Amino acid sequence: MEQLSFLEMAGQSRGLPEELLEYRPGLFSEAESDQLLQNFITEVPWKQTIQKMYDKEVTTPRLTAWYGDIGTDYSATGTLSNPASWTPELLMIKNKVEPLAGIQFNSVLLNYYRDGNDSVAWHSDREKVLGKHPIIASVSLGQVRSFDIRNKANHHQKYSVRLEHGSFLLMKGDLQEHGEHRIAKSTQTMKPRVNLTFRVVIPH
Ligand SMILES: O=C(O)CCC(=O)C(=O)O
Ligand SMILES: [Fe+2]
Repeated sequence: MEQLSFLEMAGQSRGLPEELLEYRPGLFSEAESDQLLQNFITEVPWKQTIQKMYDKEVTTPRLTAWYGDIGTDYSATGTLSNPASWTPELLMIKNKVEPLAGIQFNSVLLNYYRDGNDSVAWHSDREKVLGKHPIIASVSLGQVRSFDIRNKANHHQKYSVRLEHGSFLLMKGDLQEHGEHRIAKSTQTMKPRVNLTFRVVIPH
């Protein structure tokens, strides 16, 4: 049934499948968003990590950082470790997105796309520690980038959402099970962008 809903929605509508994605521009004002962006760019201890892709080791084409409750960082392969502690800015954003998501988050992954060369490849956020149908709240600051979504089983069923400065996007339902998403590289000049994805990490 759930898989059908993805297929049906994708086939019928050129808009966003509401069961899977909710987009809300202007969650933060322009001034507030500018301030948050500057704060994160300068204050966050950004790292560039090495990822295993098939047999190759590749450097992640963006910078990342984890914050949250004890034991909720699952970026190190196989184990949950301790992320950095919540900052006042992150707690303020967390408090604002939780009522919209209808749940409380215990972790946030920050991504820093420095320019058009930075990206995240097609993937779904389906780690075991996120549970079967994770609810992920995404806040975007800075450069508008195109967030592409496609059906894993049929790559022609594809959507794009422009994630604006200060916007909110909720990913839910079976999106991670049957869909995948990316931020593609761009040959156009791109200013910096910071994205925050709030997650619920369930320790096993
Ligand atoms: O930058 C974005 O908007 C998406 C990031 C993402 O997909 C992720 O962190 O899993
Ligand atoms: Fe993702």
